[in-house]
Amino acid sequence: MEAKSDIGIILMNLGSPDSTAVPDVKRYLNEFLMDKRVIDYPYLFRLLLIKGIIVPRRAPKSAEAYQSIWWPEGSPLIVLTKQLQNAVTHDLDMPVEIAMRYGNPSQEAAYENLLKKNPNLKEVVLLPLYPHYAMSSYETAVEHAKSVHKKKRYPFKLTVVPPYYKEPDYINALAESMRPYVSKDFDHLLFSYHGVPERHIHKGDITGKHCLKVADCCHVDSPAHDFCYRHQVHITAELVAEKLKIPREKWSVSFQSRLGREEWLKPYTATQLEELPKQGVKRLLVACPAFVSDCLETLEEIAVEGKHSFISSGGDSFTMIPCLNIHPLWVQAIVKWMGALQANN
Ligand SMILES: C=CC1=C(C)c2cc3[nH]c(cc4nc(cc5[nH]c(cc1n2)c(C)c5CCC(=O)O)C(CCC(=O)O)=C4C)c(C)c3C=C
Ligand SMILES: [Fe+2]
Ligand SMILES: [Fe+2]
Repeated sequence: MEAKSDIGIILMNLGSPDSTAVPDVKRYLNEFLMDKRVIDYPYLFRLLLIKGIIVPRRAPKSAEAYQSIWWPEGSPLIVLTKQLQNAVTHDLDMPVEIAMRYGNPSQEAAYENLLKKNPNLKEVVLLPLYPHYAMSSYETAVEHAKSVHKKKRYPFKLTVVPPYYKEPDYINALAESMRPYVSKDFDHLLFSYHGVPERHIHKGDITGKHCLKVADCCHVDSPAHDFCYRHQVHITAELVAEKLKIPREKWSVSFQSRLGREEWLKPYTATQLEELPKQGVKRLLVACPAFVSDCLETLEEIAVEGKHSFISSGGDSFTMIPCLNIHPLWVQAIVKWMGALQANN
């Protein structure tokens, strides 16, 4: 049935290579890592570093990792984003498309598909599938969507959903998706977030004097928090732990997926997985709320590599809690947010 709404929705995620073949992985990594908001070095230096050194070295290893998690229908991240699209479409009388920041389906294809579904479209609402603001995730996705919208002079207005890291509906969905896991016995819950270079945190500090400069900066009020990934991920973890009534000493935050030699946000997940068994943690739960959909970084880096590291360091059991994916409360939250936008129009 053709949707009647004047509003269209785009669920925007990071993206994956088109296949696990090395040339496709190379093309994807080149596009991803040449993004000036991901690797923010001067253009010529970035070009030499990415195309000359990092991608040729990384692509074969990355392709192997992708092969180990690929599903018959394709990349888990893309398949899960499409499943979310279907679930949201089912409950909402609005056309819903998906777009990837890198690779396919592109932002332009998403806009065109929405226009095909409704040539009189008045507004497109972009929901970045990143709950937290980071220059290398939320910001680049939004800026890309805006620039395609402007370049193609589309007739509809573009509205962007702000980071929802502390929105009650999001926190409730995340906490309830984790509840079955924390209801069983465990020693420790690790919130492992995708890391970013500390330099990105300094760069995003609009006050120039708060983030990683003031003692306990994430808990001292500041306008910097609106753009601070570190602050936002800590708040998500605190709100979820509070909702699930997990005592403070039974959970912690760490950062994964470091690339290169720069200092990234600490503590590193890789270090924590080796240290926790030495501190008596034998049964570990790991949640990865930087990702809305399971992906390479959860299914391989955490569920396979991370588990191996924890167990071989003396841990007994390691459980990765799935991302929100298509959890009914998450679908319900999106439907509620989008429905409210429609009602206000
Ligand atoms: C400088 C490098 C990187 C930064 C900064 C970065 C930030 C960042 N990334 C995500 C989400 C995802 N990243 C994923 C894969 C991935 N990330 C990087 C590098 C940086 N990310 C690389 C090189 C890769 C590719 C895989 C690899 O070779 O390791 C993914 C998974 C994609 C998939 O297809 O499954 C996601 C999702 C966030 C949220 C973020 C900043 C907060
Ligand atoms: Fe990443
Ligand atoms: Fe901060």
